Amino acid sequence: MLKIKNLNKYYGQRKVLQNLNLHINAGEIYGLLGANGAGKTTTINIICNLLKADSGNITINNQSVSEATKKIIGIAPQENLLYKTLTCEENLKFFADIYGLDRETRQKQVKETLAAVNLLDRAKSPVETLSGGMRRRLNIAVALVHQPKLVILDEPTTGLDIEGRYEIWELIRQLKNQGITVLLTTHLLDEAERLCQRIGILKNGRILAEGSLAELRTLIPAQEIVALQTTQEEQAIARAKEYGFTHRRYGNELAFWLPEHLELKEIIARFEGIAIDSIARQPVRLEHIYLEITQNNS
Ligand SMILES: Nc1ncnc2c1ncn2[C@@H]1O[C@H](COP(=O)(O)OP(=O)(O)OP(=O)(O)O)[C@@H](O)[C@H]1O
Repeated sequence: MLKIKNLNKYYGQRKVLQNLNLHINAGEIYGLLGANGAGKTTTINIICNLLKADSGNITINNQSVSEATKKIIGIAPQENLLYKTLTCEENLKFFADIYGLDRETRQKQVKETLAAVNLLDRAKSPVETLSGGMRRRLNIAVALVHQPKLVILDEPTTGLDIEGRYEIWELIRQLKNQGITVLLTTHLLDEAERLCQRIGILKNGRILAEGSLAELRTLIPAQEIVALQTTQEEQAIARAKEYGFTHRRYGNELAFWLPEHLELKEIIARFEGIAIDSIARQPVRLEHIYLEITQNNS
């Protein structure tokens, strides 16, 4: 659906995209992960033909990026793109006009899109009377009103409470069920883990790793991770080394990578003689993979 090859972009002397490569399959939710300043918005703006790359190639459904491909893309930017004094319906009509929808299609699409984002009962409400979560859903509706094949959601849940996030996640899943391809940027690793079929990890304008969660998991040689709380950390680390367990700190939590599955009592036996306050096993999560990849590649 979307293929990016060797994309480079400079702002002045500064190279912000460096031979960036990624591909998104039709019908999948692809998560583009990266810290602030990694180059996510720059990449999106180039995909949407709002910004020119210095070199490289992008195709969308085998067509080079152009004014024509703009029509098959819908974008919901980080900052809501809404007119606060206009109603939900008026906002959508305005954007439907920009996309050149005829009157009949416009009427149908405005109604159906409001229903899709669960705002039909607020059609006549001005945006300024909506909650943050509703505004965010309306912002996504703007991206959907012209029935795009690829929807780009730039940090769609940032700043929302947990219920607002759940509503947006449900909406994103519905888009996938309708066969729409979704490019999602996020800082939230649990969001990517729950929603995305494939993930790209971006740092300093380069994709460091790309694949499904199962594929990315193979980048860490661990079957599971054990977090340990102990007052005898040095002894625990030395003991773990004897058993071939790599140690890491996640925040201030001490953790060990287990190269093979072990029963809890077997793990506890490995640390015999060391005072353990608590021990918790967890699967290898995207958070662990992300930290490993981004911290080892500067
Ligand atoms: N118009 C511009 N002129 C100069 N530098 C820019 C411009 N826009 C972005 N940059 C720089 O390019 C780099 C990539 O920015 P970009 O906005 O693409 O990152 P991002 O991953 O989207 O970050 P965030 O998550 O904070 O939105 C950053 O270092 C940023 O400061």
